[in-house]
Formats: sequence, C-alpha cells, structure tokens
Amino acid sequence: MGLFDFLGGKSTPDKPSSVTFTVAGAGHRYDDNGIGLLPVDLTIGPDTRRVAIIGLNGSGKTTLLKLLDGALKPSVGTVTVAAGDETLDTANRRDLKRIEDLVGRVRREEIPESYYQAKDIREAIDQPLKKHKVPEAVRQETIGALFAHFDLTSVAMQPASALDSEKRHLLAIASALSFSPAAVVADEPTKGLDEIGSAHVARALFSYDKQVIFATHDLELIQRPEYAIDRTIVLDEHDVVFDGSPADAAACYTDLVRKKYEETKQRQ
Ligand SMILES: Nc1ncnc2c1ncn2[C@@H]1O[C@H](COP(=O)(O)OP(=O)(O)OP(=O)(O)O)[C@@H](O)[C@H]1O
Repeated sequence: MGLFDFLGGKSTPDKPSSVTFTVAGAGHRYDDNGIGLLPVDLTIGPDTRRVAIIGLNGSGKTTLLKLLDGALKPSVGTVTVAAGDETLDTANRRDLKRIEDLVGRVRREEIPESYYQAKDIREAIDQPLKKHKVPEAVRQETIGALFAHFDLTSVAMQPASALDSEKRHLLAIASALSFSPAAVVADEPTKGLDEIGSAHVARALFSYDKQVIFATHDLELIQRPEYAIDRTIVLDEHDVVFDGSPADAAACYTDLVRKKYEETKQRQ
C-alpha cells in the first residue's frame, strides 16, 4: 500500500507521474495594481520534465511559478493543472487542495516554519505525515529514502536551526517531496549557494525522478547535460520573450542583458 492510500484516511485518486500546466491568457496584478506578469499562454506538460525559467530581477519568475502552483490566482485568464482525468482550476477554491497534493512547492531555501519547532529534522518532516495518519512503516520508508537521496541522513538528528545553507536547501526540496507530489515547482532552488553547494543541490534535485519547473539565474546550470533541462522560458518585463532550448535561451538572455546594460550606460 502506498503513501497516498492513507492521506486523510480518504482514498485519493492515483498519484500521476506528471501533470500538464496550461496558462491560457493568464497574468497577474498585485494589490497595488503593479504588474506581476502580463497575460501569457504556456503549456508545460510531461514531454518536458525539466523546465527552467530565467529572467532579470522583477521580470515575473516568482509570479509565474506561483500562478502555476495555485499560490496566486490569475487576475486575467486561467491556469489549469491537469493529470489523468482531472483538470483543476487554480482559481477554484475546491480544486486548490488537490493541486497542493499534486504540485510540491519549494520557496527558495525556505523550509516550513514548523520545522524550527521540532527537536530534529527527522521529526520535523515526520510530523505532517503523522498528522495525515500515514502509518509508521510508510513514514520510515519515505523519510529514509528522501534523506538518503538528499544527503540528509547524517544531520537527521539535528534541529533545523543547526543546518548550513546547503542542507537547508536540500531539506526544503525533501519537504516538498515528502507527500510524493506529481510535480515540483521550485523558486531558485540553489539561490545563495556557492558553486559546490549549488552543484550538490542541483544534482540531487535533477537526479530525482520528478517533473520540475524552476526559476534560476544560473545560466551554466541550465546548460549542463547531466541535469537534462529540456526547456527554458525567458521572461523580461513581465512577459515571455523566449521559449526553447537552454542553450538558445541562455544566448537570448545574455543578449538581452547586454542591450539593457548598454541602454543604461547611454542614459547616464
Ligand atoms: N507582493 C507583491 N506586491 C506588489 N508587487 C509585487 C509583489 N511581488 C512581486 N511584485 C512585483 O511584480 C513584479 C514581478 O516580481 P517577481 O517577484 O515575480 O519577479 P522575479 O523575476 O521573481 O524577481 P527576482 O529575481 O527578484 O526574484 C515585480 O515588478 C515586483 O516588484
């Protein structure tokens, strides 16, 4: 019996191995009426299991990721998450619970606040599973496998506050995976790490068999063959300006940065 047979004591539809996000003319304005993302059309499906989103600060990466995982509602258009026979609308409150179940969220290096209250990180990751009445044996197996994959076994008995930045990033990803989502949306999963830490986290994330949509500023990372990033979306000024291979996206982005830099210099 699998982990999700136990969730909430209810039977849940089978967990698919991937989802299809459809962004149909969807954009977002924040409460101050500032533009987060202009209306865009995008489909991200199982054919591209590693999708990077790049762009300058403020270009709309976080907004797009939050639209995909339902944390933000589109101000215009629709965002749906489809898997098997289900098509869920992120604007529909009743669909959000299921979307949360299907799409794990990694918010930069942030681990859930509750993790800091637990005596150690093993207990921290165990508590939410326990709450959902996942049996001990399944919890042990899930946590053991995640900690082994994300190189957290040696720090399992340490409190979250004792972890270094790399381990915190790894724990944030393990936490998002603990309920076995079909896909993961990750906002700058290697942010602030040095080259070695960044490589450890990227290797662990991309060697895990999961559909991943992530934002990054790391052009080298998206082009490394071992991470198998198969698609990169470039955002600029709240809009999609390129969607294609990582190498072409990196060239487009570099060109864009150069042009902006030259424009700024000319204005000075
Ligand atoms: N909570 C908010 N309230 C108002 N405006 C916001 C809010 N969050 C983001 N914005 C604005 O929306 C736009 C897009 O921001 P977003 O955070 O999506 O960009 P980003 O590409 O993720 O940037 P960064 O690389 O700096 O994280 C920016 O102009 C930003 O100022």
